[in-house]
Amino acid sequence: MELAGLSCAVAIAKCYPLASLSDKNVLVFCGPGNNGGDGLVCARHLKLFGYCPSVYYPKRTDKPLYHNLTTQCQAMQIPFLEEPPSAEICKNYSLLVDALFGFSFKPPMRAEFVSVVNAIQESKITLCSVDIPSGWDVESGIPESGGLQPDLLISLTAPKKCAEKFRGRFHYLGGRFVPPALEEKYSLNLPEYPGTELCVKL
Ligand SMILES: NC(=O)C1=CN([C@@H]2O[C@H](COP(=O)(O)OP(=O)(O)OC[C@H]3O[C@@H](n4cnc5c(N)ncnc54)[C@H](OP(=O)(O)O)[C@@H]3O)[C@@H](O)[C@H]2O)[C@@H](O)CC1
Repeated sequence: MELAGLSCAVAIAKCYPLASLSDKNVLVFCGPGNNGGDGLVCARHLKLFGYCPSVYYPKRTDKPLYHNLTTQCQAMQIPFLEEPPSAEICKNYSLLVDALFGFSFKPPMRAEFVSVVNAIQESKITLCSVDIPSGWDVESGIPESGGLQPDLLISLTAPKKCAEKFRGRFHYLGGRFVPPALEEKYSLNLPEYPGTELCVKL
């Protein structure tokens, strides 16, 4: 999770350098599973890179790992939003990071998250999605009713089938931790990471 979240922060910093943004404010939406955990790690590293992240983490997971990730963000003085951000509130940020759901999401989206995703969509603020745009099916991709359309997708470990439907500007692969034997076993055919890079542009 640490390397996955860090690679997301690195990809974001490559695509949206601080100097290119009107302000440093980034809002990270974190879901209840590991995708949300990646978001918490990403927020912490964005802060270390000089961005001003805030986190919206409405459904917190009661496990030590997630408590620790939350505590680490709080220790970095990253604010946590208490109320669901409306589209208007989202407009106070230069970038939104969608770490709500990843490959274990099963459509359709439950009611408690529908307004959150709608606010992201309505705000039209540049969106970065971690592993899978939230609401997309891991295999078939974007729902027929429409869905989030990130500008940056950071696939983790390996791009999932749904990434074929990605139409944004930047697609990165992160999560440089696959043992070569596993890569071979599943014919993952991953691209070469140059030097010590944590993510690679696809
Ligand atoms: N090799 C790896 O494993 C790696 C994994 N990595 C990361 O982990 C991510 C996968 O994490 P994950 O498996 O924890 O699940 P995730 O997608 O975060 O969501 C689960 C949560 O969503 C909920 N939920 C489901 N459907 C829902 C709905 N319709 N509406 C509302 N809620 C719904 C579900 O609730 P439940 O059904 O359990 O009640 C549960 O709480 C992966 O994409 C990548 O980011 C990387 O770090 C690299 C290595």
